[in-house]
Amino acid sequence: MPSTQFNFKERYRYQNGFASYHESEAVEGALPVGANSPQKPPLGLYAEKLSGTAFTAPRHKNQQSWLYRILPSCGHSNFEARESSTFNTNPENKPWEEIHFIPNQLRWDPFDLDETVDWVHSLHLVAGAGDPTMKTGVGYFIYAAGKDMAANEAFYSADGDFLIVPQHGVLDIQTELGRLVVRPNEICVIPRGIRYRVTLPDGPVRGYILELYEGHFELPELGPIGSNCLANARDFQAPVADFDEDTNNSWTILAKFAGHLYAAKQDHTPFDVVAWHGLYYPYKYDLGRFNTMGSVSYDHPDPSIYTVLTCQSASPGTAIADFVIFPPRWLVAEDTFRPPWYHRNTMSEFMGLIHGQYDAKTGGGFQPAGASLHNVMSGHGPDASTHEKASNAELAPHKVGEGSMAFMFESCLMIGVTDWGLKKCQKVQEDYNAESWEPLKPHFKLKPGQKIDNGLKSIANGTEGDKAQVPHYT
Ligand SMILES: O=C(O)Cc1cc(O)ccc1O
Ligand SMILES: [Fe+2]
Repeated sequence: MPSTQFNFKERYRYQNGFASYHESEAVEGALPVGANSPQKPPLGLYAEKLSGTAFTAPRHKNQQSWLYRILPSCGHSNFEARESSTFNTNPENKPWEEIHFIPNQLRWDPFDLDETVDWVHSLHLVAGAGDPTMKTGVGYFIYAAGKDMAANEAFYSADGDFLIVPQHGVLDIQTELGRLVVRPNEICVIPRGIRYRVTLPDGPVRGYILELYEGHFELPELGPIGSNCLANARDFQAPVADFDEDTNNSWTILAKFAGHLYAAKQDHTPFDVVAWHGLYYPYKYDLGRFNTMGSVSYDHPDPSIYTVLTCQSASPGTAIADFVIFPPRWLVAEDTFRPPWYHRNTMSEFMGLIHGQYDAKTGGGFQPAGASLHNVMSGHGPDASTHEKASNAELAPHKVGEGSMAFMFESCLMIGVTDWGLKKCQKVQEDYNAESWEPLKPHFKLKPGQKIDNGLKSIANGTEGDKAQVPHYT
């Protein structure tokens, strides 16, 4: 069921479809017909191409849009460094060198709201991998803001695509290609380079961001599931063209470039795109529309069945980043330990909670607005109390996650934690491991008369089988 609990009146129109070729004009006739850059575009507009992939990227990967605007985006002063302690993508020199790679399981208490800063200055890099200058890897951010961006300010990231996961409050996002309202239980993606301004119509906001330094998100393959289910393409919404005609006021363009903040001035609004067409645009999606699959017989399936969006690496089936959700769902599996199994994963798992309670962690320490990180090959699974309950539960059909939404950023990359994430935020739970798994008791018990038959013992006893393995070259 689509989310209804956030009763904010939606003001904007959208066009539906994932990876669809969209076109939109705020004034009829603003799009040229049958050409992209005629000698004189309609209505005296400038044509500007926005490339989200290399010109020569294969057709099925290629993402570009044509913008028809009052002035092109290049007319501005030089960019100058504009960093401060409130812009934290870990700005000391190279952010990606300040990252600590550690095997500990980590969990964070809820991150604080901060009413003193706007969107741009609310960005805190918690963890990540790779390097935006090499267009490799990911950055995981927490945002917490209480102020609108200044009236004549716009922001863009040259480093990657932002997948924004609101946990609290409403984001009103004016982008070059149109407007989006995004509420908790919805997500949006703002691709690299697109300029936008965030205002907060409903007070303070907080949430999570995955910045993808390489590639773009796509819908996961459905394999034997068939042609529908999980996130359906028609439920993704792109904005319609929406422009201002302001060529007199001073504007500041803020750029996140290699993890640093820069500012340039211009005397015209960046939100002057009267019409656009293409495949490169921001979009939103309501997580309440996810069509969840699950086991209707026995055993707990891999969480890949809950993937909303993925960005694949060159290795088949292996993601730079998967965005996975744990929506309310029925568990009906028979003779099954129903929560996630204990496991170690070659993929890293960063989790957050939008609201409610995550069914694998009922012990209380994983809270909305908090987070956890189970890195490459770091063991994890249900906490002791969840194990106890699930091993003894009556296996009637049972709905989990009612009113709840947990999510996971899963990556093939080893994830490092920033100084801010490890220390300065002061949210790391020192006793996460001790509280969750150390209370687990061994239940191992032989049945009466059962013998232990370890492999090494039989070799020592020199059994027939053992003799047969003596090499023949002696
Ligand atoms: O660790 C976690 O809580 C995430 C997770 C959920 C699941 O259902 C199976 C595997 C997995 O990693
Ligand atoms: Fe896991």
